[in-house]
Amino acid sequence: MVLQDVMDLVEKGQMLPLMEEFYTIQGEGYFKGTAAYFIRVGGCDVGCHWCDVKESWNAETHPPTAIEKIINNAASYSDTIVITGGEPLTWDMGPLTQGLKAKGLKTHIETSGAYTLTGVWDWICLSPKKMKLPVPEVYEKANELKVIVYNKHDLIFAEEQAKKVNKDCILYLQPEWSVRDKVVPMIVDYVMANPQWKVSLQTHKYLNIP
Ligand SMILES: C[S@@+](CC[C@H](N)C(=O)[O-])C[C@H]1O[C@@H](n2cnc3c(N)ncnc32)[C@H](O)[C@@H]1O
Ligand SMILES: Nc1nc2[nH]cc(C(=O)O)c2c(=O)[nH]1
Ligand code: SF4
Ligand SMILES: [Mg+2]
Repeated sequence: MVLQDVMDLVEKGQMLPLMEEFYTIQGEGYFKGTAAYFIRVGGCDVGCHWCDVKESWNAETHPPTAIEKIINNAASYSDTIVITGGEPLTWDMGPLTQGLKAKGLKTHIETSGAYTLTGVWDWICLSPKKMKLPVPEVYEKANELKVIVYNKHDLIFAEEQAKKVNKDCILYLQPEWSVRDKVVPMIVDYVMANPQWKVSLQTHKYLNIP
């Protein structure tokens, strides 16, 4: 296929820069402990200094892949598909999620919410970032809010973000991995004093799985 055709298909969400796919246990948030197939789409320009998948950022290093191929493969592993990245909302998630839904699969997204919400979702995990705040429709539709805590100020940021989500949204504080020993005690005290929040850990990292 010529380059322009590939670019047009990516533009329409019919092809996506695919970084990796893996069947694992959802490590974080509401569905932690549950088997799911992960699709990691390349491309993100939010720029979190502690991001644990910086290799995802440059979309050009990940091969444009036809969504039919991604969908058929995912369906052979699990009935729950987590789309992550990179930032999945960099791209039009409509065609991919419609294809997954047509196969009867549950669609979950991990997103910063920084861009227009596209796609059909059974579950939206919003992890807002100070550098590029979420757009209003993601606050309205988020099922869980997962704020990463790197320092004390992130607890203030978490409360600001909690004011913007819908009333049913479940609230999580997740330690930034590299400073977990320092921030976990702070999160524990905070959740006991403010029990509307729950702790989320990156349990897959403790389990040594992807
Ligand atoms: C790599 S991001 C990809 C999806 C999307 N760009 C986002 O940030 O939500 C997946 C999840 O990992 C979280 N995360 C990334 N780096 C982390 C770290 N060093 N410690 C804890 N959580 C991290 C993000 O906040 C997000 O909830
Ligand atoms: N096991 C596992 N659970 C996860 N939950 C969110 C992840 C992500 O990177 O989006 C992730 C991940 O990378 N692995
Ligand atoms: S928004 Fe997500 S993928 Fe992008 S830099 Fe931040 S944590 Fe990494
Ligand atoms: Mg991860």
